[in-house]
Amino acid sequence: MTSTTDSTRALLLSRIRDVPDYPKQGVLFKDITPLLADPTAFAALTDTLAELCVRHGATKVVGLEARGFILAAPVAVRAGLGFVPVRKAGKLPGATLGQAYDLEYGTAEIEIHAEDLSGDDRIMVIDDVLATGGTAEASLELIRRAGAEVAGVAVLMELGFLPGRARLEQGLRGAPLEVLLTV
Ligand SMILES: O=P(O)(O)OC[C@H]1O[C@H](OP(=O)(O)OP(=O)(O)O)[C@H](O)[C@@H]1O
Ligand SMILES: Nc1ncnc2[nH]cnc12
Repeated sequence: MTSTTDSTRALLLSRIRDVPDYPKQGVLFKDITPLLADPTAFAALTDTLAELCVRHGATKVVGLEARGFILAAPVAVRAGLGFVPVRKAGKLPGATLGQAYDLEYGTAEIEIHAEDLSGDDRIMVIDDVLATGGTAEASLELIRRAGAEVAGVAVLMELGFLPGRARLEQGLRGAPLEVLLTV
């Protein structure tokens, strides 16, 4: 559990916009751009996530392209930790490790620079949304294949109507899943 206050949660929730049928019919898209445009809400979110990174003993923060970057980069700076990007396939110039996965509305492959993580690292993965859990699960696989330990996964929101938590549970191997909002 996080120490996020009810008022912080209410503020964050009030800045998430529901967009029905985007990007496909039947998907309820949770749009964080109103939250990002509100400096008070954005600071509350990054402060909360940074505190979780410190509490769980992370040595680096991994952000998941693309929305995860927007959150994870300021969190890493706030927590005094390095930032490591997990990118969609084909975007990183160095030697990469790759992992394919399924999304709520498609399939994708993500990659990491293997040299960005070491055996001494404990990694906190940060993203905006946990939906089916495919992206986060694939990132945990990459982190372990790169030789690092998983400190946890922290997301702004979990889509409670999808089985992301159950899917991720095995991949977490006991590491914490921190969810600020269940929507
Ligand atoms: O739990 P999952 O079903 O894997 O879905 C969650 C992921 O989906 C979204 O990213 P998306 O791939 O749409 O890319 P974006 O951040 O570039 O918009 C979101 O930002 C998460 O990374
Ligand atoms: N419903 C949704 N809203 C926002 N981001 C998502 N990523 C996967 N599913 C999503």
